[in-house]
Amino acid sequence: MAAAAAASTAALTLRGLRQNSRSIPIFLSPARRAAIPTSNTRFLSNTPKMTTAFAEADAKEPIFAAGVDQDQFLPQTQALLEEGQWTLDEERMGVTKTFYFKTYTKCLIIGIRSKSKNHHSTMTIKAGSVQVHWTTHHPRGLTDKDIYMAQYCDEQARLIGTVDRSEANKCGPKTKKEDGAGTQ
Ligand SMILES: C[C@H](O)[C@H](O)[C@H]1CNC2=NC(N)=NC(=O)C2=N1
Repeated sequence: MAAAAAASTAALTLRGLRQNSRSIPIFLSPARRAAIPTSNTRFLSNTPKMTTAFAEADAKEPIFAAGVDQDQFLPQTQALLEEGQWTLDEERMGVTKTFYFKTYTKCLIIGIRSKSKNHHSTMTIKAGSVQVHWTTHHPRGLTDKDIYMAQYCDEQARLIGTVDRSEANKCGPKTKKEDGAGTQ
């Protein structure tokens, strides 16, 4: 009797898996869950198609450092990546973004303000842009500090006033148009 009940539960679970991708158990990462077709196709994780889809999904997942609460920080990381124009670095252990400003001083201010948090980004500061990269070396991977600092940079950049890339400060002599001399 117990065996029959177990078999029936297993069959029900399987049917649920096949009918609705949202019922896929929690051991699948969000990216893998998203890779499963929502149509009523049979879900078989070991088919070549799904193996490829899972590999592609994994390639977009951030890699967190040991000890990071992923339930808390994955949604925040995804918000940075999907809405905040941050991108994952090649190793998927850091996030990068370029901010554009009208002046070189404004680019420098981003660097100085983020220094105050005792976490240090790699920055490439140019005449009208600053490229910021946050990652954690010990423990290796993405941590709450990186996420917090990326959010902090967004906030500071907004306060300082970013511009479109086309309007950013440029090196070298100004064109007539930029000088206003060419306008009628
Ligand atoms: C001792 C000191 O707190 C550590 O070396 C901090 C300093 N700033 C840091 N900055 C970054 N980006 N990653 C780190 O792992 C790191 N570690």
